[in-house]
Amino acid sequence: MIRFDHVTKKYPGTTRPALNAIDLEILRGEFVFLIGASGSGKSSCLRLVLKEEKPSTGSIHVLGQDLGTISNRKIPYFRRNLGVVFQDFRLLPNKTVYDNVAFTLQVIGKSRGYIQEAVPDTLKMVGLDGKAQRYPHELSGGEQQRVAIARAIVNKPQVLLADEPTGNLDPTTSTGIMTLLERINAGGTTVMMATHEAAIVDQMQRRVIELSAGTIVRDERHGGYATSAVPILAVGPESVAAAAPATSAVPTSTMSQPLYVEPEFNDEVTDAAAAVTAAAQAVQPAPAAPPAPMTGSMIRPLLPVARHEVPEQLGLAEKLGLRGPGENNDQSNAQEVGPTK
Ligand SMILES: Nc1ncnc2c1ncn2[C@@H]1O[C@H](COP(=O)(O)OP(=O)(O)OP(=O)(O)O)[C@@H](O)[C@H]1O
Repeated sequence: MIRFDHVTKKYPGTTRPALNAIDLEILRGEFVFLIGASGSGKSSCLRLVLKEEKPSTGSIHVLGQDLGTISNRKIPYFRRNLGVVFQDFRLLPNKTVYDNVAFTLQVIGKSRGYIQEAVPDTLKMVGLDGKAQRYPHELSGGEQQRVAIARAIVNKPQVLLADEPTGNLDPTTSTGIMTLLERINAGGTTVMMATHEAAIVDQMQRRVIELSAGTIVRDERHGGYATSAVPILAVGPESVAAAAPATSAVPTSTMSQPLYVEPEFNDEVTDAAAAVTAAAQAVQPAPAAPPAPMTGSMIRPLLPVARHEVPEQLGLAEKLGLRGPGENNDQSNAQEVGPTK
């Protein structure tokens, strides 16, 4: 699903690589936390998966595609399989909740009828069905993040990338957001989330990949938030394969039950809750992922290296994978907004 082979990322003008010879494999259906100190390389990892940055050396495969071989013209099509959520929400301030979510589908040319069905379904799933006509500044931080999540999942992505999605939220609101992400994952979507929040990682007990100064120092199947005292664990692909639920991404139309419940209703983030949600959604089991080679090691042979050019500057629609670089650029939609509270 996502594979890094000996990936090094060095930004122009820096002396030390942001990521140094990273080997990593994430299977379909996994929920993975990326943790580590500020500057350890978490966001760089996510940007590489999104092909917003290119590796200096090494190769990256996402959804079976070698990112090094995807042309700039094809990047928006590739990104349609990925949903992205950021710490600062990045909603369009002059658009309603409905229009923020519909925007994703409009840009990729979905029909009006499809949009009119998919947007309310998705808003219901994230617990915002009564707020479709509000503007971002009329919402709480948690509600704004749920709009951002609705926008990220309305196109039924196979992978959801979240860069510190709870970083601007209080603990209770964060719990609600994590419940929502957990339930999206229970529907088969692979989730990769960078976070600094120890309590969330400790509570969820999911796969934890810890970075330190651009290298992986821990990859644990059911981990908590680590300290540097935690020993390095080389997780073999066979154990990761066993952890991955054999599910496929669930079409929005079949997941119209609310995935979000206000946390004050004692909605705990638990595996049991996710299992119940998955059952309620009647997830169709997909064939299990083929077993990975039983090497038991995170280290792979060094592949031929390729030098990539500096990436182009992209607007919001382009970063979200909705539009090609420079394609049909509507400036009225280009503005982004952070938290309004
Ligand atoms: N565009 C850039 N140009 C130059 N250096 C960069 C760029 N982006 C990131 N870096 C550097 O790469 C390293 C890793 O940064 P990255 O943002 O991936 O870390 P992070 O773990 O996500 O940090 P944080 O938790 O603070 O968000 C840092 O040293 C950072 O200064």
